Amino acid sequence: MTAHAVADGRGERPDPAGARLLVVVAVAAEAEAVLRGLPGGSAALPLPGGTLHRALAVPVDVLAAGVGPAAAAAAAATALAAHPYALAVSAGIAGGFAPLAPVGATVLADAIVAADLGAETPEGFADVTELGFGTVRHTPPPAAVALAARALDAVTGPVLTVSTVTGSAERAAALAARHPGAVAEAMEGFGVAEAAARYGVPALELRTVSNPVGPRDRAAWRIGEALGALERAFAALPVHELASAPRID
Ligand SMILES: O=C(O)c1cccc(C(=O)CC[C@H]2O[C@@H](n3cnc4c(=O)[nH]cnc43)[C@H](O)[C@@H]2O)c1
Repeated sequence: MTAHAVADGRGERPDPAGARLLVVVAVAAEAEAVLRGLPGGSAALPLPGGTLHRALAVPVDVLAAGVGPAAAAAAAATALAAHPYALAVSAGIAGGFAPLAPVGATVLADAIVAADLGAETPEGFADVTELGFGTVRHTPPPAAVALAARALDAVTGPVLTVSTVTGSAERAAALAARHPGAVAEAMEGFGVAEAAARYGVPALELRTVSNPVGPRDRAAWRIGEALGALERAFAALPVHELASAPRID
């Protein structure tokens, strides 16, 4: 199959340039949950260092990138270099900030924030923008967030990208104080958004909550529940509208 074509059982038909969603997850179990939520099966397309799963009935490609912002950015960039996309979506399970996002909740980022990219100073944490570098925030298209949040009955708010999973009440409180309204933390969103920005592609982050952000308690994880919610979220996501009207603000 050529890079920009879709098999539909009658041979190949052109894939309108850019009119697809790139969904970047961390691990295979998340990719499988997303694909279970989409109709029509998928075809595997090789990418450098990975495999893109192209849904056959809807305009969605799914890529398992690995854990963390660097893996997410690198993998997203390989897909964005190889295929045209209308929208990139960082998706998967996450920690939820209580009481806004309990276990099982679906959250959509209205800001994708690198929460631990910076330096410790005598006055406390300073993010890289305060040090004079780069950015720590990407803003998803508000109309796309609103459209998806309505369809999914999702909680919206900042979703934090961290390289170290929060494991204490103190750290959870510090993050919540620094990022008022934060609904979740995960480890890939900022990486996907950084890669997408370089290709002029807007980004969303869609997460389902597997655990509370706070003291480490593996017994409290509800990964199966969060993967089920992820599957239902992709079954309900208005992918055609999001793919064909990406700049709907
Ligand atoms: O060992 C632990 O205590 C621990 C706690 C939370 C998450 C992990 C992971 O290794 C999962 C990383 C994976 O899942 C996403 N995720 C899920 N929950 C969280 C969280 O509370 N904070 C950050 N990331 C989370 C993340 O996006 C990764 O893909 C281990």
